Amino acid sequence: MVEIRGVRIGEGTPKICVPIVSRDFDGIIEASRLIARSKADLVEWRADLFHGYKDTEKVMEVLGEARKILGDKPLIFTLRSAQEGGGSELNGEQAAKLLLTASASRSCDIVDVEMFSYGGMLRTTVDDVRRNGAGTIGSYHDFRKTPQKAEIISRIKEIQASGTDIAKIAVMPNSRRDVLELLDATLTLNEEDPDNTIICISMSGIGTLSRVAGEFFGSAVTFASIGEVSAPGQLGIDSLATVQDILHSGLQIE
Ligand SMILES: O=C1C[C@@](O)(C(=O)O)C[C@@H](O)[C@@H]1O
Repeated sequence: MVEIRGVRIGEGTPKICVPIVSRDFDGIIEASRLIARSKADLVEWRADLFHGYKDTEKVMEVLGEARKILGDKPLIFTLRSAQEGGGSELNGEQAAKLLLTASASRSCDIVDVEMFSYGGMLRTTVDDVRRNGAGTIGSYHDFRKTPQKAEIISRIKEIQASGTDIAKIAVMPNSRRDVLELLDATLTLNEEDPDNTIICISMSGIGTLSRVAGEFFGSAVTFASIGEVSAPGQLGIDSLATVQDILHSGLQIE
């Protein structure tokens, strides 16, 4: 369990995180206002989708404004690389610098660190981000396929070994069995250690099950949209919350 601004991630129903995916300043402000009023537990700013992501000063200005609007909702700063399905074409050194600047700004609570891109070079930033006072999500994405269960487990363990607060994996299923593979890996990790704060996502339509049933298998956060999605398969926040609530009440049945 990881607690940020009173939100207990890894306890009870999975927390709902809504990403801000707008390209420009006005869109980001508008999205922040909508999310601030929503039932989102967490917010992710996908800075890589902002057209000014290469300009650190602009990025910090936007981050500061979003922070003010979001009040007490925990804010995740994400710079998703093109290699892992995002919009950032910065090199590893530039990406590390931006993550550190964001973490030092005190405007975000958590920084998403891609653990395997740029030859794993961002791993060395995890401690520096922590020293700057922010939490870390170590992440890995595969937009083409779902690795075998053993590989999913070893990737999550490798991320955890780097000392991140939360480990996340999002992969693409090419069959319904791939969805089961991801859920099976999630459950095994949860059984090994129920205190494992992990996020495991199977993307696209057939992966939707993984986005609503985290409480059954041990995934702590689920991503939902208000308007535009940031990855295939995300449900609207209201539908997601309704299904999660139904499944949660099912779990209470003796
Ligand atoms: O890593 C993730 C998970 C995600 O890719 C998803 O599938 O919901 C959405 C991204 O915005 C986020 O950074």
